[in-house]
Amino acid sequence: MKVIHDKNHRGYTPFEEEVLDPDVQSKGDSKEGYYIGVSVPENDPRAKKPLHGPNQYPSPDVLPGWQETMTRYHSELVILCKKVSRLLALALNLEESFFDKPGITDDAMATLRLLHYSEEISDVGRGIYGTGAHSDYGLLTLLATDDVPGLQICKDKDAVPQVWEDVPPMKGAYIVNLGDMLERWSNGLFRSTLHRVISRGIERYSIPFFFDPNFDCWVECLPTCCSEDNPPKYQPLTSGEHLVNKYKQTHKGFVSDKKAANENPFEGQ
Ligand SMILES: O=C(O)CCC(=O)C(=O)O
Ligand SMILES: [Fe+2]
Repeated sequence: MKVIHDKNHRGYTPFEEEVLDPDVQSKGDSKEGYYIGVSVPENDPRAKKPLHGPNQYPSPDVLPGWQETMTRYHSELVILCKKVSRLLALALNLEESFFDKPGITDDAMATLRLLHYSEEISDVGRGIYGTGAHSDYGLLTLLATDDVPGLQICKDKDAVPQVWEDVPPMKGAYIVNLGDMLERWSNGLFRSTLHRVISRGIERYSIPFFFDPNFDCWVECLPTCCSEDNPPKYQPLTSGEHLVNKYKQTHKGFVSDKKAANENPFEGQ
């Protein structure tokens, strides 16, 4: 297949290529997907960084206008996520533009993913999931779904046993999930949403949009979220480091070393 996911992690990922909860799942997620990120030309110095590069698109003869539609949708979602990030900043007693500042989301790793779930019925007892339990990695995710149920959230990640609640599809609305980096920035005041997909035997489509900070952005406890009585709970890390680690843990075909990926492309996956 010509648009199989490449060294920049753009393009098609086959069924079961991703395993979002590897400790629990007996096989990969019963979904296939297509990654579209920020388009970085090969001759741009940023293209040397993991996860940066041009997008892959099927030929316009096969899907006329698709690239234009996806590019436009991606740009509109960046604008919308920036608006939501201003509300998050205000809620954290920061200046409204905090997350918009240079170095934070001016070169955001904003990724659209088109997902298609098969008819395989999930079976928690046997470790079979549409999407294994996880929280998203970045600042926030806007999730559009069709009208097939399946998404579940767990409001208290630390509860034993965990309690899972259905999130019913709502026409015309996005589901907003907060990500791990916002949890770290806010010292746990905002929790990243633990979620999973339980498939009930009906095909399902969803489109998450992951709005993740610049690759080199340091994510460390905000001054407004810690005090002497409430010291930072998490080690600082960079956005890129967190994303690369997560992709390594969950994508069978992900190679973080681009040179190695060039020598050993993901043939046959
Ligand atoms: O398909 C869904 O509703 C959720 C997908 C998801 O959680 C993800 O891709 O991170
Ligand atoms: Fe997710």
